[in-house]
Amino acid sequence: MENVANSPKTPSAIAFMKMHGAGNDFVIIDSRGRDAVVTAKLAQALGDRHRGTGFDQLAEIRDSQTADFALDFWNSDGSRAEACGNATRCVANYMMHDLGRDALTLITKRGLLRAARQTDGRVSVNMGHPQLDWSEIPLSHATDTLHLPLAGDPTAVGIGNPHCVFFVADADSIDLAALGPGLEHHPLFPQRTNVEWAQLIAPDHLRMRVWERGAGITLACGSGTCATVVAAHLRGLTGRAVTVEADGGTLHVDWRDDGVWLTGPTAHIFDGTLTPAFLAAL
Ligand SMILES: N[C@H](CCC[C@H](N)C(=O)O)C(=O)O
Repeated sequence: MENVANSPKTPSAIAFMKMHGAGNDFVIIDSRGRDAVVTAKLAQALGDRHRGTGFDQLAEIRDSQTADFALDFWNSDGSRAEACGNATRCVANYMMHDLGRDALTLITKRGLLRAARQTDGRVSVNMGHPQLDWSEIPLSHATDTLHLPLAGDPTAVGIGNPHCVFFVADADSIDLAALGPGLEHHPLFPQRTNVEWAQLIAPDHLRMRVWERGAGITLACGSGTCATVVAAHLRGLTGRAVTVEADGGTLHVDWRDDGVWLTGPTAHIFDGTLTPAFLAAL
């Protein structure tokens, strides 16, 4: 694996930003105008909440030929993620300020995404069309994704990344730490999965809690919120526009003809610099 500290092109100190969206927290590294600096090793070391900065996801901003910018995501265990709705919203807000715009496009592994700032300051991103076929999510074999062959009758939905959504009577009583790891690593999900537990409050209102692949318990998950509303609508529980109460805040999803729009708050908390000593120890 590439060693960041030994790469001649890598800066000896790396600037970063700390942001969160509904308590889903991120470290952002802006690598526009230079080579990428993030490796799995850096993500893992920095993701340590005691010896690094801690984060749910690390995102690296890259130059793009086809969109305003590109975005790559890592989980705190060092694994890559194809999509991250809340980090996308946070970075989009930063980039809209940077570029003096109120709408832009970006490229992720998910594809070309559009983001926009609302008049109330919340930031929206179109996360694209959901993946509902077992091979796209992906699952290990052909099966009905609306009713997975698992206890609790969950639904699988892809938002670029895999999600397994349970509908429960009381989301607050779910022991995330006890149930999350077994489901994340269940053989039905060859690329592991994010797991959501949703409770119906009204046809336009859900309570949702999450166990994220590669990050564990988080206070919110944007792609998970999108997957939950898609699953809830397909199962006849809600409409297509739903407010979702996560542990860390409120998000809104609107599944429109042009894709699943995710809207919510963003916050830029502080900026810092990774020291040469931290980078050399990787
Ligand atoms: N927090 C993110 C999801 C990260 C996804 C990641 N845990 C994975 O798919 O491995 C979000 O707002 O969508």
